[in-house]
Amino acid sequence: MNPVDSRLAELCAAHGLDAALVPRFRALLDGLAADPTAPTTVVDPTAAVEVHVADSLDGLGLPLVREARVVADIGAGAGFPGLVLALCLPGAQVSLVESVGRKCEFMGRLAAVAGVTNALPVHARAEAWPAGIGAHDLVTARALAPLTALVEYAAPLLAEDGHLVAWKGARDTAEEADGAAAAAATGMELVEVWPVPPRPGADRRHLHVFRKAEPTPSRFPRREGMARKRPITAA
Ligand SMILES: C[S@@+](CC[C@H](N)C(=O)[O-])C[C@H]1O[C@@H](n2cnc3c(N)ncnc32)[C@H](O)[C@@H]1O
Repeated sequence: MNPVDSRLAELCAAHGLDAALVPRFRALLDGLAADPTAPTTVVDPTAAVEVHVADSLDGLGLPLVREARVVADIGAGAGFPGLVLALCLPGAQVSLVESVGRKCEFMGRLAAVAGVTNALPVHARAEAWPAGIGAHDLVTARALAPLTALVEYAAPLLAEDGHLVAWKGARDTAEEADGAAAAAATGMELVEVWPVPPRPGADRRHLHVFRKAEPTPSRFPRREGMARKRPITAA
C-alpha cells in the first residue's frame, strides 16, 4: 500500500470509519491534485491528506457532527471540511456555501470525480442565502473569518438547538470575547472549545462549538459584508 493510502487507512481506523472509504478519499485527493484550477495551495496528496482530510476528520471527534443531517459548510473554498464530512456521513446532506462562482464549479467537479452525491455547491454569501435560513442542524467553517463573524453568519442558518463548529488555531482571548458578544446578540451560546489531540503540522487546532439556544433576532442576517466591516465586539 502506498504511504497516502496507508495514512488514509490509519485515519479511517482512528475515527471508526469503514476502510471502504479509503479509495473514496483517495479519489478526492487525486481529483484535487489533477485540477490546475484547485483553489488551494495544498494539492500534493502527501500534504493534502493531512491539511485537508485529517484536519476535516477532526470534526468527527464531536458526536454532534456525527449525528448531523443537514449541514452547511460556509466559505467552503476547495470543499473542506464539507466534502470530507459528506463522505463520512452518507445520511447527511451538505451544502458547500461559497461566494466565488469558479470555486463552486471546482467543488462540483471534485464531488463528481470522488462520487460524492450528498454535497452540493451553493453559490452565495453565507449572510445572503435566504433558502438556508433556519434549515441546518450543523454549520461548519474553516479559515473563513473571525469568530464574531462566524457566529453571526451561522446563527440565522441554524434551526434551534443546531450547532456551529468553527475550526480555529491557537486560542485568542480577544477573538473569543468578540465571539461571545456575537453569540449573546444572535441567540447562540458557547458549548465548548475542544483542543484537538495534536497531529504533526496541527498542534494547536481547536474546534469552537456554539449552540443556537434561542431564536435569532430578526435584524440578522445583516447586510452583506457588515459582519466583517462592523463586527460585533466585546468592547
Ligand atoms: C481561506 S478560504 C477557506 C476555504 C476552506 N474552508 C478551507 O479551509 O480550505 C475562505 C473561503 O471563503 C469564501 N468566502 C469569504 N467570505 C464568504 C462569505 N461571506 N460567504 C461565503 N463564502 C465566503 C472565500 O471565497 C474563500 O473561498
